[in-house]
Amino acid sequence: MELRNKYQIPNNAIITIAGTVGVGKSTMTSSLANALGFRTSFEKVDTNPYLDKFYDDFKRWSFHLQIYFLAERFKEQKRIFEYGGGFIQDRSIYEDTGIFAKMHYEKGNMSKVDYETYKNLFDAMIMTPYFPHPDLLIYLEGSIEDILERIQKRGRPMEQSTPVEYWIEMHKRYESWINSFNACPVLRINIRDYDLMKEETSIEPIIERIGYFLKQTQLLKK
Ligand SMILES: Nc1ncnc2c1ncn2[C@@H]1O[C@H](COP(=O)(O)OP(=O)(O)O)[C@@H](O)[C@H]1O
Ligand SMILES: Nc1ncnc2c1ncn2[C@H]1C[C@H](O)[C@@H](COP(=O)(O)O)O1
Repeated sequence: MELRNKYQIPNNAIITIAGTVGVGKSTMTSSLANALGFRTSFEKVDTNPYLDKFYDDFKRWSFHLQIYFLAERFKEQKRIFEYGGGFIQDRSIYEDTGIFAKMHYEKGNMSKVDYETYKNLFDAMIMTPYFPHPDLLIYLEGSIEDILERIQKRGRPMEQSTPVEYWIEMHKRYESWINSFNACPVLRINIRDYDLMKEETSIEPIIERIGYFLKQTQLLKK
């Protein structure tokens, strides 16, 4: 709260944290929300009824999983909207469509008709009032070596048994996706530049950058 005032972060801001699996989104979401006195919107992994099955058989479960994630994100968007902002969101909806659904369609794990159905549903959802663009998307980036190490250390069994090529492909797709992303302002942060696990105080310089960045984007809007 104190840091929010110090760096003049609006109390209704919506900040979303993006980046590939294992890069540190959840850790960043918790630290930022804690430091700013914001609410969190997390992806629920443990209660996802499709995720294990999906990692076992992409072809069989890709469509089901995407629909499930879309429904979950929609509920979260609605919650964020009803509270009037003041949220840190762990992963953006843009990544579901721009990274995961696209990748699985292009890899042949989702049929064309399923992919079209998914996209139609997504387009219909974002036309509702519940989808204001975030004020800021923080993109966490790091080397594939560091990310693979984090995935391994975290040790979710379904991710351990997934071939390393999957994570390498996703990492590449993230890099090109963020380079053309323009739905909202983007602040890129390299994971080598902070360490929230060892040094809780490393959140302050990040909040300072967010404050500065939000001010610049507000000025540009005027
Ligand atoms: N700064 C850091 N240094 C080392 N490990 C980290 C750091 N931040 C997160 N981790 C670890 O990396 C793993 C992935 O982080 P997580 O926040 O769950 O990523 P994501 O939500 O992007 O999948 C976790 O085991 C977490 O404890
Ligand atoms: N839209 C998605 N499609 C497939 N898999 C997804 C999607 N969103 C998240 N996931 C997976 C990736 C990870 O195994 C877990 C949680 O993601 P994380 O980046 O660790 O928060 O869900």
